Amino acid sequence: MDLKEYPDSEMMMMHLADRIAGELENVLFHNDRAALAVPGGTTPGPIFDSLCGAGHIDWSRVDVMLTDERWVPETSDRSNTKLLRERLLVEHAAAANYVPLHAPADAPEDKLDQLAQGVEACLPLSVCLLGMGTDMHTASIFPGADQLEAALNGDGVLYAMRAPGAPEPRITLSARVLRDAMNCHVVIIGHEKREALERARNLSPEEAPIAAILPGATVHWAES
Ligand SMILES: O=C1O[C@H](COP(=O)(O)O)[C@@H](O)[C@H](O)[C@H]1O
Repeated sequence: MDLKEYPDSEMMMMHLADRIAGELENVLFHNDRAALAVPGGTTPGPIFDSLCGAGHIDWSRVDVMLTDERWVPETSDRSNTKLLRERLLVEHAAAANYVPLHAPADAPEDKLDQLAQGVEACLPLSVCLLGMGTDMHTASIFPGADQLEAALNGDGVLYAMRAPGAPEPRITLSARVLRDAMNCHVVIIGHEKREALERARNLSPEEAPIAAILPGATVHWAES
């Protein structure tokens, strides 16, 4: 694991947006298309605000998807898709191809195959940005989840997930897809998450799902 520490989160967010933009540009220099996966939740908004204005990227050749989604309507404040649409898929990045991880249906299982086909067509990910919860989940791969074993070790690209720590059903990219990304970053803020990260380094992926990703990832941390 590569760990980068920053004086504050503002600096970290700007650095990460620049780094992701550079990695996308590099992939687009050598390939027709690039694929970017990003988390939802409370952390990545400022990265999106900066990245969406990167006019030097040919966004029309970029596929953008979430790492995971909560199975709620897109109008819900808990919808990661809502966050993505409002803060990343705007300005220059509005030209990107959005690859959905949600569609109107009662349960994620109803749309799993259809959504997985869209994801599969974009793999491998060129850049994967991940968040982490204090319970050491990443994407929506939660400790104690019903599909934990499959999401960690299965061949699939997408799994439906229910977990004690998650108030609604989820859908998540698998550990295989996250690990296969050409560039993988984890962004965390604060002491609680830093302590969780240190604990995860000595735990199994079943106990701490983030541990499945850490060996190939760069972790970016700021205290506040
Ligand atoms: O529920 C989720 O949680 C994680 C961490 O979120 P944060 O609010 O603590 O930053 C996030 O990475 C994931 O995409 C999201 O669905």
